[in-house]
Amino acid sequence: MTEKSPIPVVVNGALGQMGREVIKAVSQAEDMMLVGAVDLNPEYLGQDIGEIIGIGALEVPVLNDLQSVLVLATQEKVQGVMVDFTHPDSVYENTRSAIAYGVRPVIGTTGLSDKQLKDLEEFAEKASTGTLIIPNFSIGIVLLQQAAITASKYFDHVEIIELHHDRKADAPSGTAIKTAQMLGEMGKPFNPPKVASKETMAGARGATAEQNIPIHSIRLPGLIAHQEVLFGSPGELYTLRHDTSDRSCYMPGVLLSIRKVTELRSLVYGLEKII
Ligand SMILES: NC(=O)C1=CN([C@@H]2O[C@H](COP(=O)(O)OP(=O)(O)OC[C@H]3O[C@@H](n4cnc5c(N)ncnc54)[C@H](OP(=O)(O)O)[C@@H]3O)[C@@H](O)[C@H]2O)C=CC1
Ligand SMILES: O=C(O)C1=N[C@H](C(=O)O)C[C@H](O)C1
Repeated sequence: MTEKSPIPVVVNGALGQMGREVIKAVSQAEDMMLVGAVDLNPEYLGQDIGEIIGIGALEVPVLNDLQSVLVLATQEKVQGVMVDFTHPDSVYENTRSAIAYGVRPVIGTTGLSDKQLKDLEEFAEKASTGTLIIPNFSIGIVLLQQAAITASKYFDHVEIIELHHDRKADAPSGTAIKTAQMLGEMGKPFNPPKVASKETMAGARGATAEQNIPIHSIRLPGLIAHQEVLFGSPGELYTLRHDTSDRSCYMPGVLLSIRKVTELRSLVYGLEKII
């Protein structure tokens, strides 16, 4: 029996909170091979990513030029994968670059606009390159979203509260946007008004997503990532809540995505579509 070659993986944003976890997880996965670590911090340029994060040498230096690292990922027997946990301002271009080089993107970075998502979908389709855009890699969020879809059949009133650490660059969270989109796909308008009301301070009622669903964003030190979906009807409140206590919770979803993206030929948006 011939052994399958490991999947070459590039991690973009390798020095970040998520990037570091992904480096650990990928370097421990027997069917994967870390071939590149990209980040912008000049302090660590050229240093071994394994040594920087305290897991021992991996013989992979931190580089700041994504394009040249993507080329490395095309030199192996098997098509490479780029995992991106960078910043909302760069994720669109990073994803396009990976597709252009024939490296399959697994995107965790949030903040892509609807238009950018659509452009990437078309670009991936034309290039026949499997691409995964996953606003949340945790199994708990997939389960919460499924429970919310079930509840939305019976409740007409719903609001979303998302709570994150104060270093988060985008609001609302990608998870809250996706959750609202999934509820919106039920095709019914939520929250029919009971009285005429106005905001005496702009933003008091949050942002308005699909089908009139409000999203409220909290940013505080001490938080990691949390989401509540509250359903109300006369005399009862049904609350769904997910809490993250450690970023390792995302790693089973990240590894699954790296494996699954190699089987795809187009863009898929959301972990629920591949588990
Ligand atoms: N899908 C999911 O399940 C999850 C998604 N996320 C998302 O992932 C993203 C990253 O989160 P997190 O790890 O906490 O953020 P961090 O700020 O901790 O890490 C981001 C890293 O990327 C670097 N970086 C920024 N721009 C670039 C670029 N153009 N090229 C290469 N590296 C770059 C940053 O460098 P520097 O600091 O020098 O700017 C930093 O080291 C966010 O959008 C977040 O919302 C987070 C958790 C889970
Ligand atoms: O920035 C974070 O931390 C997270 N971002 C993602 C999002 O915007 O939904 C996923 C998770 O909430 C953690």
